Amino acid sequence: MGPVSGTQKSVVIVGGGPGGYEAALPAAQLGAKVTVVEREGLGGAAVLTDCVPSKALIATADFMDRFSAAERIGVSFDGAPSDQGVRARLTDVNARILRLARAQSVDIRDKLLDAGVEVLKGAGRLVRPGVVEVATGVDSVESGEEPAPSAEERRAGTRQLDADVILIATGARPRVLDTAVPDGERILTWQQIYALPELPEHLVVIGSGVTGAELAHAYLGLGCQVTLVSSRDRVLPGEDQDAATVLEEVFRGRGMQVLNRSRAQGVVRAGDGVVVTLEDGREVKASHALLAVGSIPNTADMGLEQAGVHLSASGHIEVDRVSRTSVPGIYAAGDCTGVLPLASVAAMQGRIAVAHAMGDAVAPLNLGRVSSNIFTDPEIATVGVSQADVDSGKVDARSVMLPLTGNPRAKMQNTTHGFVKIFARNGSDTILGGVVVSPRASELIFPITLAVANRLNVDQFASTFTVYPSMSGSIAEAARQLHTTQGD
Ligand SMILES: Cc1cc2nc3c(=O)[nH]c(=O)nc-3n(C[C@H](O)[C@H](O)[C@H](O)COP(=O)(O)OP(=O)(O)OC[C@H]3O[C@@H](n4cnc5c(N)ncnc54)[C@H](O)[C@@H]3O)c2cc1C
Ligand SMILES: NC(=O)c1ccc[n+]([C@@H]2O[C@H](COP(=O)([O-])OP(=O)(O)OC[C@H]3O[C@@H](n4cnc5c(N)ncnc54)[C@H](O)[C@@H]3O)[C@@H](O)[C@H]2O)c1
Repeated sequence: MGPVSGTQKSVVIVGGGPGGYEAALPAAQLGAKVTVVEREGLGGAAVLTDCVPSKALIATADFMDRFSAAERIGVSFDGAPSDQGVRARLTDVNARILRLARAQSVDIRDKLLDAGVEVLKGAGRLVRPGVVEVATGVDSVESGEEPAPSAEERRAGTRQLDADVILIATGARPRVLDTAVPDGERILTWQQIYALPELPEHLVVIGSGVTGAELAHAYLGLGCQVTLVSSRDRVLPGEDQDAATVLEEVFRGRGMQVLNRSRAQGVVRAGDGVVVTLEDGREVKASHALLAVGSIPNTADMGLEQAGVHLSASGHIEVDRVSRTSVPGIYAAGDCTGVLPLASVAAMQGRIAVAHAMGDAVAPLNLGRVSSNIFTDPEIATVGVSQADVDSGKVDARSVMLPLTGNPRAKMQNTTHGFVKIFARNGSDTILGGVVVSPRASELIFPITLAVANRLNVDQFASTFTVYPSMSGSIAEAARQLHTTQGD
């Protein structure tokens, strides 16, 4: 990269996850001198420990599920594998997952380097607005350093970077309980599970949010006995309750023990296993426990408050819809903001920050168009307004929910659980959101997302051809049922 010209802006991004690396590319494209400071590896927790590895683990579990489903559609195996039982070799499974995550991290690094972005390994903190200090250690710079670190900086193992624009995208880390300290062997966070040498015999998953539900599903599919400790009436408390009910029914049907209205008070090691104590005094004995009780933003000891950046009571960085913090020139994106902890939202916030800072055209973040998916079986995909928004009167809309049991393709594929739900605004009939509970719901949600983003009404949606037989036929059918005749 050439020297910074009088008009070339310098952008320093702290954190190389989706909130950071996805912002670096457009910043470079818009002509900025860009440095990404990352202490672990590019791709962030999303690629190295959270999103990517968990989805790869689930893909393995889903693959195994298909063997057990084979009997039900008239398929049996001569000899292996059913005679011997289908079995996951966890060390191989984990090795593949870690390889895959590392390769993706390297791809991202190469893409950034190709775009002329400087990648600096180290931990960044704000010295003051406009200056970031990086604790680098040795051999930290992966691409041409300009200017080269001073002799003093080399000695101190730090570098100071001047920046016209700073983007903080430092993500979050697993919350742990003082009474359940992870040891990486039997009491685990979701970031430690890929080092397990063998499949837990009995895994207690504590917390039934999205992380807990997905990993409970994964280990059940891999062949473990699983107990899910859920603090609320139902699993997935923050999600569509019809969808959560379906998932809990499926979990129980497959042999998972779901303990509702149960909070874990603590976990201790006991011999070759663990004992999980619930707040009401019950005890669950198991071989392993996995904590999935939420996240903590990585915002402490970074000089943020001293620089005037406002944090919320939970430690998240407060941002507006164009990712501005309370200090001009300092932006924030992703899980450290707590806006909506999804990789897709982190990336969008980062891109918006850069567009705003560089004076490019920018559309503020619109959470009403975010689609997301829970990678269980069935998957649960949602977009736009929720049933809770409608029930509370926040949004004047109506909905239709169609079970998939009537769908011909679903019958052929032996899909026994699931539904499609669509929300339409009363009066205009505009599609405002939807829920799909089915295999591959993550793919099926896209037409509804397109409708929400482009404000299509139910008639435009319903009159669009779908393939026969197809799952998407049910989505169009739900829209047809939302049709209103004049005078309705
Ligand atoms: C188990 C699990 C599964 C998930 N699955 C999905 C999914 O399927 N789809 C989805 O959209 N979302 C998923 N998410 C959420 C998604 O992972 C996060 O929303 C996403 O990682 C946020 O990206 P980020 O860039 O804000 O932070 P991160 O990905 O956490 O990256 C932040 C980076 O900043 C670095 N960093 C922190 N402090 C410093 C510092 N001082 N200096 C330098 N570097 C620093 C960290 O090392 C890290 O690499 C999942 C989350 C979990 C926990
Ligand atoms: N597929 C995906 O896109 C995906 C996957 C995982 C996470 N995420 C993102 O991360 C966000 C956070 O999800 P999460 O599940 O990690 O955290 P969460 O905060 O949503 O869920 C944690 C759950 O643990 C419960 N809990 C807390 N303490 C407990 C205790 N002592 N005993 C029993 N239960 C306890 C909480 O009540 C809560 O329901 C999601 O909303 C989503 O945005 C996305």
